[in-house]
Formats: sequence, C-alpha cells, structure tokens
Amino acid sequence: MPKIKIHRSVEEILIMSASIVSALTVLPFAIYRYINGQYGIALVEVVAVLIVASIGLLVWKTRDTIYTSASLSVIMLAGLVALNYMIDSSIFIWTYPIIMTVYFLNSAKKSALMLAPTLLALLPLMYMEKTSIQFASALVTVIITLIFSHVVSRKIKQQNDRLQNLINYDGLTGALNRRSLDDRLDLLQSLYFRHKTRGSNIASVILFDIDDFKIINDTRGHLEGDKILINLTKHIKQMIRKTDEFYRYGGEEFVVIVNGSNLYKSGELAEKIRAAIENAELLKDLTVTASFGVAEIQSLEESQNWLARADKALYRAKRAGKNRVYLANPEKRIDYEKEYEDYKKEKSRA
Ligand SMILES: Nc1nc2c(ncn2[C@@H]2O[C@H](COP(=O)(O)OP(=O)(O)OP(=O)(O)O)[C@@H](O)[C@H]2O)c(=O)[nH]1
Repeated sequence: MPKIKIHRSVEEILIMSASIVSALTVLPFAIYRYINGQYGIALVEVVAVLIVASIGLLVWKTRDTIYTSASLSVIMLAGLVALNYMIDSSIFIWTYPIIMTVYFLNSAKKSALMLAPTLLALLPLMYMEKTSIQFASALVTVIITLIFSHVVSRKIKQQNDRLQNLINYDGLTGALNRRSLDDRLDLLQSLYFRHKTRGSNIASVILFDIDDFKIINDTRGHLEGDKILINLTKHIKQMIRKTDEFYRYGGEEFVVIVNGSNLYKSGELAEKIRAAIENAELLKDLTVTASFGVAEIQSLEESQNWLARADKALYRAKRAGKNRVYLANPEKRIDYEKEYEDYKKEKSRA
C-alpha cells in the first residue's frame, strides 16, 4: 500500500499548537482547583481543556482551519468571562495573552467582533471589584493591547497576501502556478484518502497543452505567443465554475481542477474548453488548438501520479492527431508506458 504523505499547512500547525498549549496551560490550574475543593471551577476548566483538545484533534483529522480557529477562540473567550465571574477579577490578567491569541488565530475583523462582547461582559466586574485607578489602568492596557494586536494582525495579513501572490501566481498570466497546483493536489488527495464518504471529495484534473506552440512562437514571435497565453487564461477563467481552479502548469501547459466532478463530466468540460479555444480568436488571424488529458482522483495514489495519468492521456491525444480530449480510465489497465516513453524520446530528438 503506498504511503500518502500529508503536508500540513501553517494554519493547521498553528491551531493544533495553540490548542495543545492552551490545554496544557489550563490543566494544572484545574488540578490545583480540584485539590483545593473548588469543584465548580475545576469542572469549567476541565471542560475547557477537553473542548480545546478536541478542536486540535478535529484539525488533525479534518484539516479544517477556518471554523476550528473561530471555535477555539470562542471557547477561550467564554472560559475567560466564566472564570472571571466564578473566581474573581484576578483572572483578568489572562485577557492579554487571550487577545493576542485570538488575533493570531483569526482575521483582524473577526477578532474585533469576538473581543468586543467579551470585553463588554468583563467591564462591569472590573468596575465593581477594582479601585478607580486599577479599573482605569486595566482599561488603558487592554485598549493598547487591542490596538497593537489589531494593527500588527492587519499588517501581517497585508504582507502575507503580497507574499502569497508572489508565491502562488504565475507572473505572465495571473493564473495559479505549478507550486500551488502541487499543494492543492496533495491536499485533495489526502482529503480523499482520509474521508470515508468518498463521493463528497471527488475531483478530476484536466491537463491541456497548446498544439504546435513552438511553430506559433517561431512564426509570430515570442511576445505574440505570450498574448495567446494571457488571452487563453482570461477566456477559460470566465468559462469555469467558481469551485473549479485554473493553473498554469508550465510553458504552454494548463490544468483545471474540477471539484466534485467525475471523469466523464470533466471530460465534457474539457471538450467545451477545447472547442472554446479553437473558436476563440486568441490572436488575430490564427486558430489555436490544444490537446487534453483528463483523470479522476483515485484512492491510494500519490497526487503526482494522478497528474501523470492525465499527462499520459494528453500525450495519447497528441499522438492521435492533437486538438482532442482523451480520458485516463482508472479501471482500464492498458499499458501506455512504452508508447509514452517512445513519444517522449521522439519529442526530445525533434
Ligand atoms: N511565448 C511563450 N512561449 C513559451 C513560454 N513558455 C514556453 N514557451 C514555448 O512553448 C514551446 C513549446 O514547444 P514544444 O514543447 O515543442 O511543444 P509544441 O510546439 O506545442 O508541440 P506539441 O506539444 O507537440 O503540440 C517552446 O517553443 C517554448 O519556448 C512562454 O511563457 N511564452
């Protein structure tokens, strides 16, 4: 059985670490309360530890980071308010690291929305229990922490977005690049492998390659060739659904990931794209065509193998005369290996 490697995202690692650290931080306090007979408080803390640990486990299993980071934050904030009221306002000191953790886990806007009611709930207690000067200093320090966390979180997000753009998008066409394709295929493959309900995680790849692009470049020039790649990208982005993803795999090769679609449905989409390319005037007075290979996700397979099956189907389409769609049928165990190797040898000699 092949071993499927799972590459965890930074977000997953952050949430799992935050849940472990939170659970381990609160647990000794729960034990301490229990030993001192504060059973109610110990119970709240144990429940918080269990929920927080479950959230970490959920991320590990489902790889969802959006809902789990929000849930983790809500639990921490609810625990903070509950313990402040159950013990006393000495617990308020935990507000500072919790504000930072919430901003660390969520967007600045979401964090502000979660923190506003929490702080409003804590203020009456602080007002009642603290002297005016203590209340004022708590208020000022919380506001400073909030402003600082908010500004830093927004700045990090801006820089992160810019960096993600550079890392994940192709500079010429603006399509997603090969690096993000590799990550995405890995994720889809591992989700498909892990989930029992396979039907909901089905996906297919359409890999296509512009026909005779070298000749187009040689006759019309490289800049005109670039225009074709740019126009083709615009064209296809308008054709596919919001849930589909479009990538430039390299050179004149592109990939569409069709989420929730089987081999035959994706084959139909590939045929639509093929006809659209042929009929669109991507460059004046020139008919551009492309050849397609389509492969459906299958279990117990490395993601690169999934793409390689589409690649083999694409080469068969090229060999059969180009400007056509071929499907990689997972059930049909025909050995295309030799044909594929011969074709590659032939290509490298040309
Ligand atoms: N204009 C332009 N050309 C590119 C770019 N990237 C790769 N190419 C060219 O794409 C051409 C690909 O040539 P081949 O791999 O021989 O493929 P082909 O001519 O399309 O032939 P078939 O695949 O057999 O149809 C090469 O001439 C590359 O220089 C690019 O970003 N812009």
